[in-house]
Amino acid sequence: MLARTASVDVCCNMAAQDMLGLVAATFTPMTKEGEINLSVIGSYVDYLIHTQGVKRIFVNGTTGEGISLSVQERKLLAEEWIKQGKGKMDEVIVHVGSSSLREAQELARHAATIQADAICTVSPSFLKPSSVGALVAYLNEVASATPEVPFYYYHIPSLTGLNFRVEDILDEMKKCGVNNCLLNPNFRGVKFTGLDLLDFGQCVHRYGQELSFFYGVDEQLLSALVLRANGAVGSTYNYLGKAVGAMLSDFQKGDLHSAQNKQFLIQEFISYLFHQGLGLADFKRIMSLVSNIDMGLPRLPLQINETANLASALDKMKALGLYVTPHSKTSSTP
Ligand SMILES: CC(=O)N[C@H](C=O)[C@@H](O)[C@H](O)[C@H](O)CO
Ligand SMILES: CC(=O)C(=O)O
Repeated sequence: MLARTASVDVCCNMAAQDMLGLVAATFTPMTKEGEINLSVIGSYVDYLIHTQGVKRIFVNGTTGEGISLSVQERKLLAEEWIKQGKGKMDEVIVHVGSSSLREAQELARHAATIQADAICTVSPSFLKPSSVGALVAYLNEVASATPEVPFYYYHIPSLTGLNFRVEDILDEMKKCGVNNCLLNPNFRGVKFTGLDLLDFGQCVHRYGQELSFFYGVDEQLLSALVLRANGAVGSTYNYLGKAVGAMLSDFQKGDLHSAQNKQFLIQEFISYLFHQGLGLADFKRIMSLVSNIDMGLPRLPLQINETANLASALDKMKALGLYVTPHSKTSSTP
């Protein structure tokens, strides 16, 4: 993204780019036997680009069940996404977070070898850092494994149970960094999947000149755009990329009223999913329905909601005008 080519010594003063747009947090396709299915990743990339207009991806994250996969699977997936995205995607970000520091470092080094555009990590969430200082020390160890690769912190308190304010984390990084850098020279920003827009706004206010902030709660993206988010990373951009892209473009043109109306419809859809009892495990099936690419089922411990009516979710998407027919070249028979 921001230039893997940016040299380490200039990065500290590098201004964050204004708008980097939408990043789809990809699902991990699986076979009927529950193994990772690399064979559909090529069509998946084409679908995102041609049907959803999304040219940035975040792989092996929450949506991609990265934390549940083996290191070997994560490497194979990252390689395939990068291979299929080459010359097509603007950016492939690889999530390398793990409860094992050594594994996170190994995945970071692997991402560097295969020329990922950036890496990102969540905090370990079983044995958790007990202080902001411990978290920053951990992030430092991961980031410094690959000093030449742009590095992002992934804040997702609803899943990690870690409620440190990001502003405090950045302040701590500032204390630890050398030459007025935050943490490591390759530190580029935060994927902020939290509801606290006070914290988000203050992060942008204080650090927006030097870092990029991606918002991760899709259903309230517009509020984060108002606070100058540089973009968004989310699961719904897999199948709502076009619709959310249109909202983004209204916002950028200054047509707030139209952007709000689009946000309301997107919220109506996501809220409908929640009310039907559909969660992340089921979003994978929605993606299969909408894209015509077979994503397979999630792996345990995720489990689908057997009683949910997926067809009605698709109808709802169509009724709200959010559905896009797959570009013919990208459809494959599930
Ligand atoms: C908890 C979770 O999975 N968050 C995702 C990204 O971080 C979002 O993209 C959500 O899936 C989305 O906002 C729907 O709630
Ligand atoms: C949604 C998101 O950003 C993730 O899947 O990690």
